[in-house]
Amino acid sequence: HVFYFNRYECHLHALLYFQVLLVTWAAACLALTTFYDYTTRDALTAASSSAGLFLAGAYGSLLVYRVFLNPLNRLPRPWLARVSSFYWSSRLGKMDSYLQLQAMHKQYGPIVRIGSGDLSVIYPECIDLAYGPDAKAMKSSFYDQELPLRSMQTMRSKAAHGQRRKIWAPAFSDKALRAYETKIESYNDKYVRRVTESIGTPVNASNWFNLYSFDVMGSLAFGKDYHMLESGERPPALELLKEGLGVLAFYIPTWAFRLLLAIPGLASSFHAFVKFCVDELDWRVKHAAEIDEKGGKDILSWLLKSYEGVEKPQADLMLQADTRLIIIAGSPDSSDITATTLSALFFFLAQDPSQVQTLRNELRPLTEGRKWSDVDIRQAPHLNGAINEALRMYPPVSSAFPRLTAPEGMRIGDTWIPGNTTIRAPQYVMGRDEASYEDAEKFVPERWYSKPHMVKRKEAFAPFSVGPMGCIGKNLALTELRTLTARLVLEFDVQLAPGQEKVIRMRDHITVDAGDIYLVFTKA
Ligand code: HEM
Repeated sequence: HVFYFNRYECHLHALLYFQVLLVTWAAACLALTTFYDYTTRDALTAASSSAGLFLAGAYGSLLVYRVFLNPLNRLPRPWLARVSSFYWSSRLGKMDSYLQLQAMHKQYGPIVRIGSGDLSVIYPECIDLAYGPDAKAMKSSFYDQELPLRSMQTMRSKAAHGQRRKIWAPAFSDKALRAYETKIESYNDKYVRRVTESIGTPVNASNWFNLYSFDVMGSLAFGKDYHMLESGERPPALELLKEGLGVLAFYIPTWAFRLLLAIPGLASSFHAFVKFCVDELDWRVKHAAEIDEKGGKDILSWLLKSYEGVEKPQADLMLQADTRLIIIAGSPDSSDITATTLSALFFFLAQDPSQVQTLRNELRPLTEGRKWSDVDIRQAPHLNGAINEALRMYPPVSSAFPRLTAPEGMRIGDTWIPGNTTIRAPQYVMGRDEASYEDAEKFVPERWYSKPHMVKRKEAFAPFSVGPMGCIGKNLALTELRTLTARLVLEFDVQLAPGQEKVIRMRDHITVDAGDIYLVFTKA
């Protein structure tokens, strides 16, 4: 433990360690019976007690280190958090990591230890120190969960990530976004049609936002229409994945997660999803000529440019993983990322008709009597303020992606954080912290333009993360959010359906889903 496990990252080899132990134990039994005349029973007892003593030694050393010697012990924490990171997982039975973090910060202060080597930090300066352009911290072992599958987002090396990001960048340039907007508009039309069909009756608006965001992403990623908004159904692989993703809600250590993935049958839904993405990529590559002929570039057409001359780009593991990343980033299966924000925003608007009226008054002069697009409403302050409020109060990445402090450690405020510590800056807790926002529990879009005193620490707001590994799809997501919101508030009034709770109970599985939100739309 002292010379190996406590020094190196070992999370990739848990299965191997287990196998080596098992093989050594079996070999010892065999050797004792073959060469030393042990009876089978005595050999089993001797080998098992040696293995037991070895494990007791290794785990005993680990326990002594964690309970008495770990420099993190001086930081505020529940006692059990110093013993194991499973302590944190054990609190997450309700898939509410964001609420558990909030409760712990309330009890222990702005820095709290949530596992043997894990901290949660809500000081606003942590955003720049851990995620910003000059951050020395790197992505933690969390990003190795799916190895050997590695997408741009899970690349831990800054240099390798930077290179891959250069390949992605043109797909999110202004020029590319303008082309995508035509496709987004057609799905905005479909959403408005669905609302029109059910005017005056309660609808599961969050489910529709999910279907909408996947339809958009399918079209932008593969140039393919999944017709989910029309059919109301997701492809079976996505349904399966939704079930399989439950395990992410427990934030179990990477070594344990990888062990679970290795158990045949347990990760079948994950593998079905991987296959779905590979099949879709294969389809996309085979239909490239046809899609190009129809015009209107999609995200993959940009990524595929760097594979020109490669015979079977779909066989590249990294392209397969990147394809999955696009689907996950915009789809209803795991993340509901854009959909969560739309759901939260309309949940707030439905409780306050004056908000809808303010938005309408702002948007009418910008849109009336002409064919408008995102560029016409991009600067609308109340619209942007309302979207920011939805992102602040129900951030789609609520508990934050973890980072590992550099070996030399990091100072946050007055607190010294040792090297190789995993830290996270949870947006949900930070978004509701009175130290950063006045009336933090209130939905006040004006705080982002006419009442700046209500944002005390602007740097606390980072729903898309920041720096070179921050969200590359931010502008695309904002285009979707602004244009669909504008279409809906210009045409409809909205209120909560009878019986709809006045709180969103998000389920947090790294990204969150907002659950069902029933709304009633009426003609404006
Ligand atoms: C409201 C909507 C969205 C939010 C709040 C959001 C948030 C985030 C966050 C916090 C990260 C950083 C992840 C990390 O540190 O590991 C991220 C990365 C990323 N997002 Fe988004 N995202 C949104 C929408 C989208 C959309 C629509 C796309 C389109 C494909 C997208 C594509 C990506 C990609 C590719 C990355 C990885 C970037 C990299 O590793 O360089 N996101 N997003």
